[in-house]
Amino acid sequence: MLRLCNINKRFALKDAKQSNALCASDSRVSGRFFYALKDINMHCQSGQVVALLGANGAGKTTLLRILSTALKADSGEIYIHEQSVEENLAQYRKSIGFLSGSTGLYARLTGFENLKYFAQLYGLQTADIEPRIDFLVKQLAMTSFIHRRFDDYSTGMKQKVAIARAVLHQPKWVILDEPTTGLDIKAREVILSFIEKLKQQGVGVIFSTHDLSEVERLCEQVFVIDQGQVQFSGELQQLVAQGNGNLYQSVLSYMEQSA
Ligand SMILES: Nc1ncnc2c1ncn2[C@@H]1O[C@H](COP(=O)(O)OP(=O)(O)OP(=O)(O)O)[C@@H](O)[C@H]1O
Repeated sequence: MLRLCNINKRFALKDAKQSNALCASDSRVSGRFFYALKDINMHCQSGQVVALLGANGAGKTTLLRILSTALKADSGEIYIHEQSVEENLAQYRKSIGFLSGSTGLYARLTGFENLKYFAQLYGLQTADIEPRIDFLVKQLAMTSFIHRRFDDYSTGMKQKVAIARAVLHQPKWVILDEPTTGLDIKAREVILSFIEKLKQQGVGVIFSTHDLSEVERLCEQVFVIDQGQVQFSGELQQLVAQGNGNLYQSVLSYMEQSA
């Protein structure tokens, strides 16, 4: 179980001008700060697929970055199996994989070389590296391009390699920030069925998306976040029932609560 308790995050605004400009449109601005996340509480069951929904700017990426430890919360705690992440940081980082918006992969290397480099960085045994990469190349349908240079790749190809990198070390939790945004239907299908395979292997997946069909297909648990606050947390079926069978209407109603 992954548990977030009272997570808060604020960003310092650059100057009074930025503060005044934002102040008019966003109630999250106070003084020289933008309060991006307020008292976030989440429970995620191991092995489940969890969706994070919310409007643009709701705070999803900020929350996923905190979960991945790329960003530090101002206050609050994350627990994995009731152990504080803060006190077991190295162990926690081994147990998670994170796909962020920027790939962080090397343009001049091939996809294969990138994966080999990161596998070494993650400390995989030399003998295990190529079989693991081969396995992921097949699962993510990358055979036709994996030995080409990364800077020649399409968006979908880059995203597949970035996802493979995030799971090279076989983490127990995978955190994916909008894994299918901007992808064609074929690449999207490969990634969605890869998430299903992760689930079959008992890997927990937490991902953000704007596509409710992905949520209906993959998720057990859903969090709707609006203006930095959790408006709904619970099972997908519960959310669907609240909209009388219409997930879209239900999510929309939670996104409008703080409008
Ligand atoms: N470093 C920062 N400094 C100031 N404000 C920030 C910073 N990072 C994020 N924000 C603000 O925090 C809010 C939440 O951003 P975040 O990227 O988490 O939203 P999101 O829900 O992922 O949106 P989207 O769906 O568009 O990706 C936004 O209003 C954003 O401008």
